[in-house]
Amino acid sequence: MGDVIQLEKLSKTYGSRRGLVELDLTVSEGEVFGYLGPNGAGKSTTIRLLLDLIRPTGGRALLFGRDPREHAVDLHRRIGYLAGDFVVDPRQRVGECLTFLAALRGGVPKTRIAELATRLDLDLSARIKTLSKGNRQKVGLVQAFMHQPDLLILDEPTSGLDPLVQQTFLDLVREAKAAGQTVLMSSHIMAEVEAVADRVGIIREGRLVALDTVARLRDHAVHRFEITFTGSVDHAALAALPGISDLTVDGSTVRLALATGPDTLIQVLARHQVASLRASKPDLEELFFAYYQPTDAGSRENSHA
Ligand SMILES: Nc1ncnc2c1ncn2[C@@H]1O[C@H](COP(=O)(O)OP(=O)(O)OP(=O)(O)O)[C@@H](O)[C@H]1O
Repeated sequence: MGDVIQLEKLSKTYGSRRGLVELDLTVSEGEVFGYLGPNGAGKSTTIRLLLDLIRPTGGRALLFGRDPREHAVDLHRRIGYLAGDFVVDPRQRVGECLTFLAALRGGVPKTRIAELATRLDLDLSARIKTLSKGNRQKVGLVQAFMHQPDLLILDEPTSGLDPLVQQTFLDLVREAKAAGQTVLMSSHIMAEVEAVADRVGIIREGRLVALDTVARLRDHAVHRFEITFTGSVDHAALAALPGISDLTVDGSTVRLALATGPDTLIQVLARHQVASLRASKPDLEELFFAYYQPTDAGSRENSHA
């Protein structure tokens, strides 16, 4: 399968401010890619560069192997885009607005718009200016998904949505993937990215600091265990486990965290009498918080800003 998105040393500075620093990234056809990072990391900058809404100061971005500037009209037809700050004419009714946008995308069956609106619980007859933030976001989602584009670029798509609608959104992404569409979505929420993404990239201070499949990231995430022993415990053997942290002993119960997966722990436990063992789901949030910590360079940069 080909690459739908190719970023090569893509860079953007805003005056003296860092936006994006030499980003190399590819997203393949049919892939759901989760793009995570703290506020100001460079997620929206990447997306705007991809859509040629802003111009790079270095490197290049290709969509479907083509330059987004030269082929803007053709490419935009193949893309569904939800901006982080999605804005439309507030005087229009939702249905009118979506019909207008559908015409710009070469026409969309009315039933498709109605189906998406029903699933997202969006009133097509309401005036946009009367909508809450969450309901406006639903308009943004419908216009991005309605023409079943080859590529969906979604900048914080669940911002303002209640948990039920967030689930509907995740279903839409799964359906898009099943139909062979490619999705790039930025988010602050690990759980939603984990639920649908094949791969995750984490950006911090304009640089990609992690890029892997969700499955492999999970292998490297912290695993927490609670073990209750019936006999004596070799505490030294537990304390010597590679990647161990947060070891606590409470009578015959030991709690610990491992950054390496359970294998070495199981080998030690095999030499003990174990009454019970509880393992919690690997916590990706914890892993991500570690990536989110600003570096010294970042702190310096921020203090200059
Ligand atoms: N128009 C602009 N002028 C100056 N600096 C900008 C501009 N747009 C973005 N920046 C800076 O570029 C950096 C990256 O911003 P960007 O909006 O891409 O981050 P983000 O990851 O999308 O953040 P958020 O999660 O808060 O939306 C930030 O330091 C930001 O202040």
